[in-house]
Amino acid sequence: MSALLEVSGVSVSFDGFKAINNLSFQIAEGELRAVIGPNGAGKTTFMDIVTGKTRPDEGRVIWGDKSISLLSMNEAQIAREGIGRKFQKPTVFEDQSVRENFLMALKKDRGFLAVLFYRPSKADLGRIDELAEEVGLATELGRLAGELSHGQKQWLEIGMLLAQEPRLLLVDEPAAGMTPEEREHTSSLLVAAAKTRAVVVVEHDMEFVRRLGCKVTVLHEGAVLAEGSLDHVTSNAQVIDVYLGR
Ligand SMILES: Nc1ncnc2c1ncn2[C@@H]1O[C@H](COP(=O)(O)OP(=O)(O)OP(=O)(O)O)[C@@H](O)[C@H]1O
Repeated sequence: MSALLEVSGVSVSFDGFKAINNLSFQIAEGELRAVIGPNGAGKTTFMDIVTGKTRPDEGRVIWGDKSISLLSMNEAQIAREGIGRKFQKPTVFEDQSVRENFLMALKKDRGFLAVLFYRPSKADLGRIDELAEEVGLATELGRLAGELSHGQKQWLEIGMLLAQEPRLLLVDEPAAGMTPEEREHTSSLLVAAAKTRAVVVVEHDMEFVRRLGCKVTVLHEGAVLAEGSLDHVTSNAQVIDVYLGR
C-alpha cells in the first residue's frame, strides 16, 4: 500500500545541533499513529517540517497519491493540501459561542467580519451538529467557548480542525492538563477521527497511548529508535535505556 505521508532521509540542524537526523518514516492513509520519545527527541520539529514551519536541510517529504513534495510549499498551501495541526494549547475564539467557533472553521476562507454577518445555511448548521456530536460538545453549542473546561476547549479545536476535512491530522500532546475523564474521552475521539482520516498523535502519557491502541514510533535524537505496538517498543532495551537516561 502506498503511503499518505513519506518522510525520507530528513535532517535539520539548529546552530550545528542535529535536531532531526536522517529521519525516515511513513504514515498510511487512514492510519492512527502515536509518536513518543523523551524531551528533545525531535517530535515537535518533525511536525514543524511536515507542516512547512521548518525547512529541512536534507531529505524528502512526499504527500498523497500524486507523490508531491511538501518541501516546495508554504504552510498555507500544505494546510490546503489537507494536513491539519493541533498545537498543545487550545486556540479557540473565547468570546464566540461554540457554534460560532465551528462556523468560522467551516468558513475559513472568509474574512472574520464576513463570517460575523453570514447567515449559516441549513447544511452548515447540520454539519456543525455532526461535528459537535463527534467531539462530545452537542449540549454546549450555545455556550461561550471561553466558559468551556480545558478539555472541552481542546475538543472544540479538534472539531474545528475536523471541519476542514483534513486527510492527515497532527495532534501535539492532547492529554496535557486534562482530567482522567477528559483524557479518556479524548483518546476515544481520536480513535473515532482516525476511522476516516490519518491521525498522528505526539504524547508523553503512556496510558493515553495505550488507549489509542495503535502502532507507536519512538523518536530519539531525531531518528526512529523503535516502531511497533506499545508493548513491543516498551520492551525494547534501547527504548528502556533512553527513557531511564542510562
Ligand atoms: N528553532 C530552534 N532553534 C534551536 N534549537 C531548536 C529549535 N527547535 C528545536 N530545537 C532543538 O531541537 C531539539 C528537538 O526539539 P523538539 O522540540 O523537536 O523535541 P520534542 O521531542 O518535541 O521535545 P518535547 O517532548 O520536550 O516537546 C531540542 O534539543 C531543541 O532544543
